[in-house]
Amino acid sequence: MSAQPDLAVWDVPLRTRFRGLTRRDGVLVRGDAGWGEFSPFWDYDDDVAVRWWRAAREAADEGWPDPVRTHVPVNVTVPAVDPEHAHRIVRGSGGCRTAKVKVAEPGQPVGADEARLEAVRDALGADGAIRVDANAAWDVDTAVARLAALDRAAGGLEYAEQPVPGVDDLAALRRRTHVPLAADEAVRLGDDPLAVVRRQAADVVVLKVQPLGGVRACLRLAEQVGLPVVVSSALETSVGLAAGLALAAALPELPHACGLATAALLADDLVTDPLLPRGGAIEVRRPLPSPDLLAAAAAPRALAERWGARLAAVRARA
Ligand SMILES: O=C(O)CCC(=O)c1ccccc1C(=O)O
Ligand SMILES: [Mg+2]
Repeated sequence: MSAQPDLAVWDVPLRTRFRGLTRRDGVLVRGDAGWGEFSPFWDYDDDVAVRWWRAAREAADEGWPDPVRTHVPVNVTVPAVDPEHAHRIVRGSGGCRTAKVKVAEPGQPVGADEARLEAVRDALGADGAIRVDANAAWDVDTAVARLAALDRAAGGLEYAEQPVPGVDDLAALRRRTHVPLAADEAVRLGDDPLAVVRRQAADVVVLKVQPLGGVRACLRLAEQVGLPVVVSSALETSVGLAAGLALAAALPELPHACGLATAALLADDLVTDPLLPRGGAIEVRRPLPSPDLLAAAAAPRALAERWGARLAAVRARA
């Protein structure tokens, strides 16, 4: 008989505000294959969260396909912070040679993005790759102008992730900019992830394990997509990141760095040996949650009850 429960609700602070959040919370579930993470953002409804639940159950009940590589090159993720802070984050990234920089943050002056990108280029050196993520903030005309300016400020962009919303806008923008485009929200939030391919709306597709329903679902999608894939996190703890790492490790081809270095954005984690990069890559492994850290991160009662209710509603739909 194990004294450890098979479910743990956790709540950890972020180091820096990200996507409007200052904390990250969710549930760990344990099954025969190990621990899985269920951490849909609170603005997603129960129907959407079903896919996140499938990913957690896959981790807990089945585990993941065998890896074809031992390390996954990753990008440092730079939130919409001031230039000095951005510089520090890149320098302290564990050797990442690619940086993904958040841009178009609501409320920030336009020049803030240019200043952040100049600082990131300075910290990274001439041979590093810089990509930006605007989280669908612009319309097509604005994106044409902003990408030209940001490409200049960065000394060249590897690509721009979801600069405009939806597939139609991506397809229109792609014909008006030389900056390569990556589809994120258009893949994980739309009801037809392959529309991006049919419409030739992107050069790269971002896949996230929880929003897309698991490692195997993402592997099938990657095969159908036939475009270069970047595996990215949903800002999970190292328990959830291990699923992204398993996907990145199982993909036959991995031409770009993956967005899996986000444990660095959490002030606390649930494992003693977090999935952080060294030499710009994360070792493919599956760390175990620590009972002490789970206890330290245990959600306050009201939050734990909210997760209990959400879990019941999502399981009823699964
Ligand atoms: O891709 C990365 O570098 C980190 C992951 C990331 O940016 C992200 C994390 C949580 C929610 C949304 C996003 C996003 O890509 O927009
Ligand atoms: Mg994105």
